[in-house]
Amino acid sequence: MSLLLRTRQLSVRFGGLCALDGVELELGAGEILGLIGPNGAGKTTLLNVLSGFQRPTVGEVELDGRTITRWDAPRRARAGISRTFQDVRLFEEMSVQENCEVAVVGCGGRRSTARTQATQALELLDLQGSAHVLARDLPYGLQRRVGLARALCARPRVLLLDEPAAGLNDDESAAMAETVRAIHAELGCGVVVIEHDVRMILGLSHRVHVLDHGVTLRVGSPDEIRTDPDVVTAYLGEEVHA
Ligand SMILES: Nc1ncnc2c1ncn2[C@@H]1O[C@H](COP(=O)(O)OP(=O)(O)OP(=O)(O)O)[C@@H](O)[C@H]1O
Repeated sequence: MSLLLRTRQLSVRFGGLCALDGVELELGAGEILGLIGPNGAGKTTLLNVLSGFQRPTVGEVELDGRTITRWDAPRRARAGISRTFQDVRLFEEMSVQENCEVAVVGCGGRRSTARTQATQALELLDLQGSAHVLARDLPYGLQRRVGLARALCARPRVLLLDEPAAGLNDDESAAMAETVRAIHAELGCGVVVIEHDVRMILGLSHRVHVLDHGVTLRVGSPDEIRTDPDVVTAYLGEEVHA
């Protein structure tokens, strides 16, 4: 497995609070990496550092072996790192299509390219029928799909997903897992996905990275993670069966 993205001894402090402490995350090319842990473990902070929304206090981020720690978010997006947000953050007064085109233009793409890539992303997520609907008029489940479509428009090499199934019901969560699989198959990108739905994340991921209180508790295959005594104690509560 060739390494696509990695962190070295990453720490983030907010005043006296250590949100991340010496975290070494590795994402292989074409890998789906699950990122799990209890509330406040540092998962979103880590995604923020990877996407350039948060500067680390200490440590480095590397893409293809190149240090990108000081690159801002737009530069990382141009280099192929795309993300979604836990709270979606669409432009509510824009149509679904426009929300997607903005992502490409914002990365320096031409309008014609933006139109083509937005249309393709909407097709991939089965959202063509909603292309001209204003984002604010969509039900919540579809808004989450648009957030994902927007992240795909720039054809990322690294896709960072912050709780894509948050607030979805069981059927919608299962559909979201299928969608992430389909995106991965289509684009072949590396994916880091934060998710509290343990069954979903263990079924979806090739490997799982477990954070607890800002430190790495364990990294392993889904089978190793679901039965690991420390992970069960800190997070799962009980062994999770496939
Ligand atoms: N901008 C900030 N300023 C101060 N403290 C912060 C900031 N962002 C996060 N924190 C704190 O850092 C810790 C890690 O937060 P983070 O949101 O990364 O956890 P998380 O694992 O994503 O949690 P959750 O599962 O609840 O989303 C928490 O104690 C949080 O309150």
